[in-house]
Amino acid sequence: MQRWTFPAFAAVMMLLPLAPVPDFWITQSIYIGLYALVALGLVLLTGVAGLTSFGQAAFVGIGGYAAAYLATQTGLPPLVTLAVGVGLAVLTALLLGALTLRMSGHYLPLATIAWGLALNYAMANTEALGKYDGLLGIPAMSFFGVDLGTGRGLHPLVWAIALLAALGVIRLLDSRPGRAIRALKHGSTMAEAMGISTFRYKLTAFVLAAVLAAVSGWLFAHFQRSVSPSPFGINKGIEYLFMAVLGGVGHVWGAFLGSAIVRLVEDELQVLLPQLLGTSGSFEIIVFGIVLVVVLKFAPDGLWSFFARWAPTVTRPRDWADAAPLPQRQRPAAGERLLEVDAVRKQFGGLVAVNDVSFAVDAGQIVALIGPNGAGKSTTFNLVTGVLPLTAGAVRWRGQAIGGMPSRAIARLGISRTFQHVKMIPEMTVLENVALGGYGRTKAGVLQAMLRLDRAEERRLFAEAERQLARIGMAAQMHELAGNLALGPQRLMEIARALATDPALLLLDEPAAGLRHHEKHALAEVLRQLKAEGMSLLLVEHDMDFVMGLADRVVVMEFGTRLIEGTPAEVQASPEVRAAYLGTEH
Ligand SMILES: Nc1ncnc2c1ncn2[C@@H]1O[C@H](COP(=O)(O)OP(=O)(O)OP(=O)(O)O)[C@@H](O)[C@H]1O
Repeated sequence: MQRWTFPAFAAVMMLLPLAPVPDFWITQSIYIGLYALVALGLVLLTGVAGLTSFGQAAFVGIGGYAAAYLATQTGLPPLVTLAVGVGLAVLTALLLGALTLRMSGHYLPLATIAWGLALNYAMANTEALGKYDGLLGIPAMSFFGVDLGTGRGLHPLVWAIALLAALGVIRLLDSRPGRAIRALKHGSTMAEAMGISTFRYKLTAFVLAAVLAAVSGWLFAHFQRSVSPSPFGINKGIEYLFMAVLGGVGHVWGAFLGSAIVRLVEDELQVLLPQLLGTSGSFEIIVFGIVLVVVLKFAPDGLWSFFARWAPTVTRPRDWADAAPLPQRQRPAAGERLLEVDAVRKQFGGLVAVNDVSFAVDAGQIVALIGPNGAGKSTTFNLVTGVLPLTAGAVRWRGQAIGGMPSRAIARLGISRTFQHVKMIPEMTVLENVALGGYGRTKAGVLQAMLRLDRAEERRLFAEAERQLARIGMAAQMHELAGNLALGPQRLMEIARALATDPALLLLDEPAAGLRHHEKHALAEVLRQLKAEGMSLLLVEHDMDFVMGLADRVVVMEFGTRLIEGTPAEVQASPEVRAAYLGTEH
């Protein structure tokens, strides 16, 4: 968005109550702001992190009831009731998140329905909260003598909070923790291999969404001056999700657009439809149902995507030229035994994919793992990097047993990898994808990102990402979207990302697959250069010429077992290997 768009919009929303706008529209605008706060949480949680929640209305209820109960029963000031409401929402989100966020597929949305119903039921049946009647008589807020008891008084506060929240989310998404959250939607394997705790960031997104909902509830209670259970029920939870999806669940401004459309159209329909049909009822729900199906079919990215086309975008300025380098790990001494794979075994049910395989990698060596399709090479990679648990055997890294450690912990020890099937975030730029690799070498958290206190570190991180891209000859493509790259450059990008972790051992799964002849040459040169710098490499590769010209040692696998290990010359001379590759008897 252009520099002036946001401040101009913010100024209009702050000053709107001073304009001769009818009260009705001020009220509508307040509701849009309140809804947008909740929908914004869903953009982060559902659109960005890929976690669907139908239960956000319950968090709105927690904020609303905390404000109502404390204000009416104890007379505590609004800022204290806000702190309590948000605190309760955080605790509830942590508890529910810990219980449900490890669920995958449709279990998570089902769980959100379950706890959404349960929390709402609890609100409606608690004596102290007035049961179904709720709580009345919440005193009006006033700050520094300004009366916020009227719609016109409250409007600037609602919109200031909503717009600050939007700004916070925008900043978050363009930061170290934000990129980790953006990676969640694409599965956990790659993110974990970059040292990211995916569960922690799922929980972070969940808690942030709950906080936004609770703040909306607090404002709602002070606007209505009363609370009752119905606006916090599962219907409303579905409606919030509907707003986010309609507006564009992947866009911050989609939350605002969706909220505005739902609020304004709902109101019109509530009047119009009963008149047209000659009978009373909530017919707008049917219309919304149809609209949602049509939008999902024809504009799955939501209606904001039509506006986003015209909204100006900013590419990140290259402001990191003189940034200090990130800290580097001490290189292992040449010849040090780095990786020891000791009789590792992996069984998938009855299939023994890796059968007591042993080999080692010393510092400064390039070791290649070759073998026909299905020989167990990728599975061996997954055992070394902690993606799969070992059935038996041991993996040692510089003498330390690492079998059973989570892959993010193994990554942080200095083992980094690429994947046979490229794993990336297609909607992020090449540079951002590579910056994910530097996650473990940087520290900025959510709050620092929202307050933009992370910029110095970000510059260092991006300088490192560009350096690694330049190393593999891809600096010119750094601002392209990763998803737009051809397969070859995507593979190279993965190597740059793995290098950005500052590894001591690099595991490359078929790095030359999909590369053109001259690209393979260039890649081999890069790998030789890395070796000359003291890097150790373990690679799976099908291209024999590529391997033989590069590797110090070759391990040949067949049907899950190690067939032979030796120098490229020894392996090439082996009749067993020829038999395995050519399919002749041996
Ligand atoms: N998650 C899994 N569940 C069940 N079987 C699996 C799983 N992953 C791999 N396998 C099986 O284990 C065997 C080894 O597979 P793996 O992918 O490790 O072989 P590979 O040598 O890397 O082959 P390719 O070069 O074709 O990738 C295959 O028979 C494969 O079908």
